[in-house]
Amino acid sequence: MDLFTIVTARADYEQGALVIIDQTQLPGREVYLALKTSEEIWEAIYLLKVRGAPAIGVAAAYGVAVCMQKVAATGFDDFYREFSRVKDYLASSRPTAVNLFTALERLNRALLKHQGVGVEILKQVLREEAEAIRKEDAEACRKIGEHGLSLLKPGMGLLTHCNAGHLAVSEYGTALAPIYLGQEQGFGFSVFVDETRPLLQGARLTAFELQKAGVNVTLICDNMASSVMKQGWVQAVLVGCDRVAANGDTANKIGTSGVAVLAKYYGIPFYVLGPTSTIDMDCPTGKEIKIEERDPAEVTEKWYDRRMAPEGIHVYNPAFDVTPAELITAIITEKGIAYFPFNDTFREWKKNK
Ligand SMILES: CSC[C@H]1O[C@H](OP(=O)(O)O)[C@H](O)[C@@H]1O
Repeated sequence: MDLFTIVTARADYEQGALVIIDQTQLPGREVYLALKTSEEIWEAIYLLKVRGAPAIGVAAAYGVAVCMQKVAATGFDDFYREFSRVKDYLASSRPTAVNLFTALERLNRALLKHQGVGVEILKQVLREEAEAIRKEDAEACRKIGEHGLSLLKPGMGLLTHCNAGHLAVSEYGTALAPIYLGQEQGFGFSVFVDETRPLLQGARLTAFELQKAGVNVTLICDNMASSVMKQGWVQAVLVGCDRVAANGDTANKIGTSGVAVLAKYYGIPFYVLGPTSTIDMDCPTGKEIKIEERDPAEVTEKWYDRRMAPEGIHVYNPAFDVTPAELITAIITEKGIAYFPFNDTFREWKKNK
């Protein structure tokens, strides 16, 4: 199957389901799931069956629209009551990626603008707004690829952490978008991929994506990034983002801030790529970003047929960390490239939404 024919999330209103590829089965099995209840959708987001900030937002928007098609409401008030219940429930699945909340809020605002219409129109409003969210994300990712590629040169060695590719968005990717565009234009990048413990999004998903796309890819353990940089094999680091604070502090997969420190030490540009929808102007700095903590079993026994740590060992398993703005060379979005200090550019971008 061609990489770009994989669909991360879509709404199938005929069968009343949010359809996703189950990313926990990749790379071995390409399995699609039809999720018909808000509980199934919540669990799919929490277990990272669908994941990546923009993909979570698109999946949640489609999920709410699908669930609300089945509601036998008599008027706006009880339709909106059920909508609010489903929206708030899905919002409780994961706390860090801002796109989950901005997508759900867009649906909320769309409904509130249509209080005087019938229930069938309200259902259509949700379908249309969810589709608009997906379409805007796909368009943003291509532009991110173009802006990102303008900073790269043919033959460069690149390093990336986690998965911010086609599987993390609706189409194409963010951090991987310039790599795909470069592949189309013969840039001949060589890409080092951090496996990204504990859930191995790099090994399982980014390596899978880049190999399928015919990119020269090398998988490394997270603790090898310094050695690879020291040998001069990396000329730029590209990573995604889950929430960017107003000052540019960026929450991304755990381990990202360590890569940024290494990049600074070795004098390698460190680029964050993502849609402006991931910039949260209500979050002044990284200190205000809520970092998801996950099940310790992901650290002690997720990938093994036996425990790799003593019973009862205390485990700290944050899913994200925050890279301080001063370690970031540039933040690349569909609206262009921002350099430190980021605040004014962000205000401009978010003003002309
Ligand atoms: C394009 S956003 C990708 C972003 O999301 C990942 O987190 P998770 O796999 O837990 O959803 C990771 O932080 C990626 O950089």
